[in-house]
Amino acid sequence: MEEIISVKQLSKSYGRLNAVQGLDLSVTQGSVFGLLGANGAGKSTTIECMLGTRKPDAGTVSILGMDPLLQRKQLFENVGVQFQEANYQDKVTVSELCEVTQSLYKNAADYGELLKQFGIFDKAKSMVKELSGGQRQKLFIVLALIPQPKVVFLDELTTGLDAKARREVWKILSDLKEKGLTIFLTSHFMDEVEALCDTICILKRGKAVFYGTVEEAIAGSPYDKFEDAYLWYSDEGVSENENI
Ligand SMILES: Nc1ncnc2c1ncn2[C@@H]1O[C@H](COP(=O)(O)OP(=O)(O)OP(=O)(O)O)[C@@H](O)[C@H]1O
Repeated sequence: MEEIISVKQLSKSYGRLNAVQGLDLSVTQGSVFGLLGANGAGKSTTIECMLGTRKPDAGTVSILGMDPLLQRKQLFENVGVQFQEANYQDKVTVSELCEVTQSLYKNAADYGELLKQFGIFDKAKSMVKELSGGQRQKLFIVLALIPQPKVVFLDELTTGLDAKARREVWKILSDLKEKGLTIFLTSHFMDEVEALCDTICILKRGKAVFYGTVEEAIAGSPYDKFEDAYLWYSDEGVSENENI
């Protein structure tokens, strides 16, 4: 399988804090890669360095054979990013935001179809600020898919979505993966990771403490449930709340 994302020996510090240390990642075409870790483990810093919005102190990143710091414009024709909410003005309607996004890309998708697929077509004329948290989250995934990207970065994929919506989003992403889309995601939900990810990397204080499949993560831990194994690797502690 073709390697779509390659990260080698990536490091980034903020003053004395080593947010990411010597990280290696490799993501193949048509796979789903999950970057996991507790709050503050270094996931966002890693993604920012990968996308070229933050300059790493050391290491190299290649996405679709391009350097995000040097070939940003070309790269972003083929990369979708689910930005965090704060990046959007909320005094625009859903369709205006989609149209602006569409106008930035040569091969943009029909956003109406995407809104329908994600069940928010009836909100096209609503202000972004009037959407519920879950509807907004769906909109941000739609915006990431408008470029018809080869790779998509989804940060905290289904945070705020209800149980049914999460399943719907998983199904859409699984279908897109079957069509060859490469997906790089972060998530704090281990059921989601189990349902979607082919490969995972668990970060702890900026370092990879596990790299492999969900099955391998379970097998290498003292537990038989993935969430327990994840907590063991990330050292959040299964502790006395084990039976909850
Ligand atoms: N701009 C910054 N200046 C200083 N420290 C920062 C900055 N951004 C992040 N950090 C610190 O770097 C560490 C890694 O943060 P990062 O946001 O990458 O973690 P994360 O895994 O994405 O966390 P979360 O799950 O909470 O989003 C944290 O200790 C954080 O406080």
